[in-house]
Amino acid sequence: MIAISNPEVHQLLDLITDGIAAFDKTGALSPNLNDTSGYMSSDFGKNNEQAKHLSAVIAAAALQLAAIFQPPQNLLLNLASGAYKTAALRVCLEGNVTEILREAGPKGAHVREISAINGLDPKILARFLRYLATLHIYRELSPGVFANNRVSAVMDTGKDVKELFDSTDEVCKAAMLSWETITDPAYPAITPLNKTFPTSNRRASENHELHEQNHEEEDAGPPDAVTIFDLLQRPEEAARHRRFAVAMEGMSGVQPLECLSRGKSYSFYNSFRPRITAITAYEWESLPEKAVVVDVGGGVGTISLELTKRYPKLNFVVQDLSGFVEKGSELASYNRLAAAAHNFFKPQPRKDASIYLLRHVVHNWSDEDSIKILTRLREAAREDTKLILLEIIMPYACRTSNADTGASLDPGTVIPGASAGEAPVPLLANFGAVNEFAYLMDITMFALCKDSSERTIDQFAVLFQKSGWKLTRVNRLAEDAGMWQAIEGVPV
Ligand SMILES: C[S@@+](CC[C@H](N)C(=O)[O-])C[C@H]1O[C@@H](n2cnc3c(N)ncnc32)[C@H](O)[C@@H]1O
Repeated sequence: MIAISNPEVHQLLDLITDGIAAFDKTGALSPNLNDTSGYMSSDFGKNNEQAKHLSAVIAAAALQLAAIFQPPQNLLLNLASGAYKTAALRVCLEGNVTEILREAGPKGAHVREISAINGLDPKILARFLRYLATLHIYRELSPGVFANNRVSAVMDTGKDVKELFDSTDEVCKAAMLSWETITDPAYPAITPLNKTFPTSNRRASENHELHEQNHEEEDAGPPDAVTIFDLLQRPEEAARHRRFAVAMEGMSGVQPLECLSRGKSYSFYNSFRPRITAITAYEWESLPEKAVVVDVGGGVGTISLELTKRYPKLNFVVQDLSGFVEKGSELASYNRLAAAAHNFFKPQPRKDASIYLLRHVVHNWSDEDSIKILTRLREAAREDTKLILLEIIMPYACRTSNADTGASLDPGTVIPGASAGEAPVPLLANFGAVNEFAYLMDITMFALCKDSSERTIDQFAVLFQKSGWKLTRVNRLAEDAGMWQAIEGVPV
């Protein structure tokens, strides 16, 4: 009997074959797993829109093929064992394996040599390394001899992402208690984070005091429902606090810079590939000299630092809780960059802002709290002030016929840039696991912050409307449904 093959398999195969042929014609460097020259070796993704689109299609098709051909029980088992992957990564990170292998160079190092440096048991280290090599993180060159590859090189401490991975500590521990949290009668007043770092050994009044730093109202939540920011402010959590701040900086390594600025400062890209500059957050050069950009909840000022270097005629103010602002010591060396302690639930003191910029801020908060934060900004805004949120816009896993355009409040309106490009059939509309990052971040928000989430464009439109702003456009990073987009609004 001749088996009739699934037509979807051939469509996927065509997407891969045609995609690779087209990719080769883009002039982009073909990615190579054995290349350890740096975690941004996926430069094709940053600088060449077409190559980036094709690589997403190829990867999504390959992952979908794997999902078709793998026995479903294996696929499920691999998924269910995600914690082991995290554990193996952490062992290698804490054991500085990537750095040791960097020193060893392309010939690699035997696990005994690695263990002689980091003091770990070579037998268990070899098992973790082999597991990761099987997932294309590190390579086993000959029995027991390992070398870095393009993926393991990302963990090099020379890059901020090392701290980024480190911060999975509290997120992963918390996420493991998702089930216990959602079945707890106290849910949704508590988060997995609260279960992981119990507050019962603290006096309730002490907890409440911490909570009050973030909230004005007495009834903002039970004392136990501390947020990650309350936790980080505790003196005994100073190490976590420092790590979190560096992790936020590391996010800039992950987030392509094109998200930040439009136009002429990218002279290299502009001269060769003018279309790239459509990928932007705002036309910063259109602002008048000395215009004020307030970076609300700006952490250690990562974004403002980048912007101030490119746009020295603008004034930047980084606002955050006092513990954070103090950590941004580099801020002091720039004349037009000021740091100020400010609780964004309190009235906004800067009423002279051209732009209120909030990167990865509202995703930490419930709708109710986000509306409070944005309302404080609306109260202080001038008529011409713009609000820019840099946030993930959650894609659906299904096709939406471009319905999710932010028009739910005002049928017939289409917000420019609101709709993400969908992947070609038969791929999942959201490019499947290629955009897994968005969903990881969403679950991270669930684990760490009470009632918070990443949001769809329609949910953003509602937040804007309820706080006196109108969502006017999205400066979208083309094809990149899983990354942060610039969501812009004006006062109404
Ligand atoms: C996810 S971090 C983002 C930091 C920064 N915007 C960035 O992108 O690097 C959220 C920030 O909100 C700050 N934050 C939390 N509660 C705050 C409050 N009530 N007032 C001001 N900032 C606050 C935190 O300290 C933290 O720096």
